[in-house]
Amino acid sequence: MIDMLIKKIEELQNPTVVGLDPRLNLIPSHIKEEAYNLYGKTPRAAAKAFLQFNKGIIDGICDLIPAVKPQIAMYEQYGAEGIQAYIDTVEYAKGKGLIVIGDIKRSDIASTAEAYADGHIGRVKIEEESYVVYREDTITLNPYLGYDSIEPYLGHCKNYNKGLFILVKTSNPNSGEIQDLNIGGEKLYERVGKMVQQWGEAFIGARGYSSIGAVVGATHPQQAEKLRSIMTSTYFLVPGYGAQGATAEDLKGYFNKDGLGAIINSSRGIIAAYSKAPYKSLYKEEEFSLAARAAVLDMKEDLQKLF
Ligand SMILES: O=c1ccn([C@@H]2O[C@H](COP(=O)(O)O)[C@@H](O)[C@H]2O)c(=O)[nH]1
Repeated sequence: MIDMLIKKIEELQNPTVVGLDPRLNLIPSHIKEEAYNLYGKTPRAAAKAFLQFNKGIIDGICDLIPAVKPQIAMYEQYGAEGIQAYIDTVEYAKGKGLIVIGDIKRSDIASTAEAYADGHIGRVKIEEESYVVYREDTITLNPYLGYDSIEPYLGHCKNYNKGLFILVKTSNPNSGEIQDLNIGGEKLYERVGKMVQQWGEAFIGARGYSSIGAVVGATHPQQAEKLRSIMTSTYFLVPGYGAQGATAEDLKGYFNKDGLGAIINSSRGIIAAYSKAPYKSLYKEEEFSLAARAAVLDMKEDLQKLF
C-alpha cells in the first residue's frame, strides 16, 4: 500500500490529502434543496446530499491529489443511509484512482478488532461465501488498548495490501493531557511512536517506508520533530493544516530528507472553500467543485515551499 501511495505522491508532486467530512452546514443549498424535495428533511436526504457533494468534490480534485480521507463520523451519525453514503464515497473515490484513507479510529479487544478488520480492510465470511464491504485502502486506529488490539489488522495488511495510520500525537488542543505525560523519562507519545515504528518494521516496502503509518497532528511541530527522529520509516498522516490553524511553516519537521514521510490532510479548508475567502468572491455556491480545486492548487503551492 505504501509504495502505491508514494508513487502517486511523486507523480503528482503533491502530498495533500483531502478530507471528505461533509456536514449539512457545508453543503451548498442547491444540493440540500434537491435532496429535501426528494426525501424530506430526513437522514436519507442528508446521506444523498453528502454523496452528491462528495462526487462533485472528487471530480474537481481527483487528478491533483493522491488520496482522500472520508471521516466516518460524519456519515455514521445518519445511520444506515449515512453508512451507505460512506461506502459509496469510498467506491467512487477508488473508481477515480484515489487512495482512500478511512478515518475510522477504531480500538477494541482482539476478538472485536477482528470484526472491524474483516469489515474494513479484509473480507467478511458468511458460511462459504466471502465479501468485501468497506474497501478502504488504509484506516486509522487508536493504539491505546495495546498490541493485541492492533494485531488483527496486521494480517489483512499483508494479505490484502492494506495499511494503517495509528494515532500517536493527535492535533487537538488537549492531546497533551494524556499523550505528553512523562513515563519513565520519556513522553507517552514517544513510547507509542517507538511501538508503532516497531510494529511497522515487517511492512516496509520498496521505498523504505512502512504500510503501518502514524497520525501526527500538524499543530504540534516540536513533538513531530522528535517523532520524525524516532520513526524513520513510518509515514505520517498529518491533520490540522488549514481549519485547525497549522500552516506550511509548521510542517518542515514532519518530512524526511528525501522529501517523503508525510501526507498533509485538509478537510474543511478544501471542501468548504467555496464559502470562505478568497474563493467565496471568485466562485458561486454551485461552483463548489471548482473552488475546492483552486484550494487544492493553493495548498500544493504552499507545501512546495518546504522542498
Ligand atoms: O489528530 C487528529 C486525528 C484526526 N483528525 C481528523 O482530521 C480531520 C481534520 O479536519 P479539518 O477540517 O481539516 O480540521 C477530521 O476528520 C478530524 O477528525 C484530526 O483533525 N486530528
